[in-house]
Amino acid sequence: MSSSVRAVFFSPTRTTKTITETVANALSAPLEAARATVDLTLPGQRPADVVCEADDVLVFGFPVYAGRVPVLLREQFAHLSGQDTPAVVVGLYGNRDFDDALLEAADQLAERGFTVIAAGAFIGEHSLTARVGTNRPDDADIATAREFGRELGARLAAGEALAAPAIKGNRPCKELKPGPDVRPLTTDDCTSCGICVARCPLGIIHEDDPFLVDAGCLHCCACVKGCPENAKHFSSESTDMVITMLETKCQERREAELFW
Ligand SMILES: Cc1cc2nc3c(=O)[nH]c(=O)nc-3n(C[C@H](O)[C@H](O)[C@H](O)COP(=O)(O)O)c2cc1C
Repeated sequence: MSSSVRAVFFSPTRTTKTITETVANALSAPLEAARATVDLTLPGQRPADVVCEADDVLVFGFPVYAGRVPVLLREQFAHLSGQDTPAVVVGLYGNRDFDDALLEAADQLAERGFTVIAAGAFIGEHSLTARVGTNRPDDADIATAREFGRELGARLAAGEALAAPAIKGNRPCKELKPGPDVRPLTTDDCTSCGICVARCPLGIIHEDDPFLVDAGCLHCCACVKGCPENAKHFSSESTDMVITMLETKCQERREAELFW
């Protein structure tokens, strides 16, 4: 029996949270294991270290950014450690592609002492445009995630030796060039309610003046989607180009891909 199934995730607009917790909950049932959650999204909530024991199971969830693990999260791998702890990788992507992200996360977890037993690429509404992957994950995605977790839990409970999955992706991962310094813009509809300040994973929106945003923005859209007045948005040559590409080329519904 596992002592604990631990969902550890980064999820600015919460689609990753939904799927990661669904997988972890379903996985814990056949194991009759306790459930624990570590949400790495907000700076004030990130624990110094997440130490997993051999009889834990880690479900690690992240959004795919530019076909990779988000830069901010890559730094977090150093704070994770396992002892041959079984791990499941869960990547959420916005109906374009997940490219090398799942494999990258699996390799990083292996380096930190985890034995990756499975990986799943799921679809979430694209953070940059609600016209792509609209309202996903939906009921069908949740059912797939639940079945994925339940089956993994059943295999672990039966003591099956789980072979290393052949996860799609390239080694080395596709190279990322640093993008332009684009920050969210704020309209006069802003009431300075502070929601965007509280939701920013980098803590770069000024509390005393939410129009001011420091450098380093991930474009995660937690501020855009969380604003009750729709006062935050992105508008730049680069983001407009990406949004047009997504809305014209990424409309066809993609389905979850599971590797196990
Ligand atoms: C900066 C950035 C880059 C992204 N890159 C990709 C990508 O390469 N492929 C894709 O399909 N979706 C991409 N997305 C969409 C997210 O992966 C997707 O919206 C995800 O569901 C967000 O997870 P969250 O709700 O947990 O924040 C990107 C989103 C952002 C903000």
